[in-house]
Amino acid sequence: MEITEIVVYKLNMKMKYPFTTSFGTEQDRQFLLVEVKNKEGLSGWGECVTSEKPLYIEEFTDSSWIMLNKFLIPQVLNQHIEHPEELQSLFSMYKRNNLAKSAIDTAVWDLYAKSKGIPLAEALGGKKSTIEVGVSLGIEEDIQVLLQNIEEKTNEGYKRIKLKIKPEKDVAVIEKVREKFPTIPLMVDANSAYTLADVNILKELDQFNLMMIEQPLTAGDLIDHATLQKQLKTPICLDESIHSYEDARQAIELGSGKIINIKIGRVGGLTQAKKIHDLCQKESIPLWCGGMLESGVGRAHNIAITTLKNFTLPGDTAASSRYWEKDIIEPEVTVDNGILTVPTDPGIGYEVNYDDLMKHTIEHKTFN
Ligand SMILES: O=C(O)CCC(=O)C1=CC=C[C@@H](O)[C@@H]1C(=O)O
Ligand SMILES: [Mg+2]
Repeated sequence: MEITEIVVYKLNMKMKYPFTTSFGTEQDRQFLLVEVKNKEGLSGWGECVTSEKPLYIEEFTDSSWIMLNKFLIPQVLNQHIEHPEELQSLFSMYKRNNLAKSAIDTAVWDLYAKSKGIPLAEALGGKKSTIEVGVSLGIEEDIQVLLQNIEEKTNEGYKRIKLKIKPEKDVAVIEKVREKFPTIPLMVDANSAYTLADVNILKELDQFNLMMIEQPLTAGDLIDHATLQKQLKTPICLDESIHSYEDARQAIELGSGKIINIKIGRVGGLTQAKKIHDLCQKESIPLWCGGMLESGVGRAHNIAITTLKNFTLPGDTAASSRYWEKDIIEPEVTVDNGILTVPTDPGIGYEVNYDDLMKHTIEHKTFN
């Protein structure tokens, strides 16, 4: 593959509903798309799943724009690349900036699969033709609104409900949820809002038969999570602590958690995601694919990676309509009773609608 042109698009897309976590509320998604083109006129697409502010992770949309423009794009433009795995060595001298790296990595994987005429899932080694999907619900001021949201999503058939928690919006909230929904598959995500000083609160969550508690402690931490896991019955799932294969290896060795949420962006792309998948499969650590409130492009990559065998738990890859009035891909991602059918067209299997893309694009830059 010879990459002859790269276009970076900066988009602003308003979600249908605000989404509140322990670190803030988001409704206007500002993120980047990367389009890589080859001589034959094929386009591969990737999403840089940043936000306007560095609240979830240290990267943000403008920092990734610079990273891509100044450092990453020059490494791949007009290069001959046989296989997307070659990007690992092209990018390795630059530290972290995984969301920016992932935007190109995923676009090159899409282009690679399209140039071979096969679905991306197949190029990655995935075998599933359908995947199970859960949904992530934000913190609500009014418990009645939260209960209604859960009821709606449960009726739609989503295979598990994830609730965001933060100090003072935790035990009492989950108690009310369990009163009304005693048996639904339920988990919580704290987005790093607690410390070991809160161990008693976190232990109280053990009574609710939760599938897991996601990232209770500081982003990047492995040691305190290992201490906490020893005191909890509920499995800990790591999100903001896993940025690489090495993080995953150390987390498993330390016993920092029993489950890992893989986000393609956070680990720097599909090649790394696959490597972590293989390690976790060997070590019997179940996985699921986390979401970053993606547009259809990022969602399509999440679907493809979830077809790998050890993604055994429902992921956050909900339908386009959960987030957007109208997505930028065709067809939109649909979920039927919690089941998503993996597309079979080459590459990501969805077409980007240029008119819709340009409606949300506030800036774009072409490199050739
Ligand atoms: O539906 C989705 O895309 C998942 C949303 C979600 O839970 C998250 C999105 C972005 C940052 C975090 O708040 C977060 C998460 O921690 O998993
Ligand atoms: Mg999370």
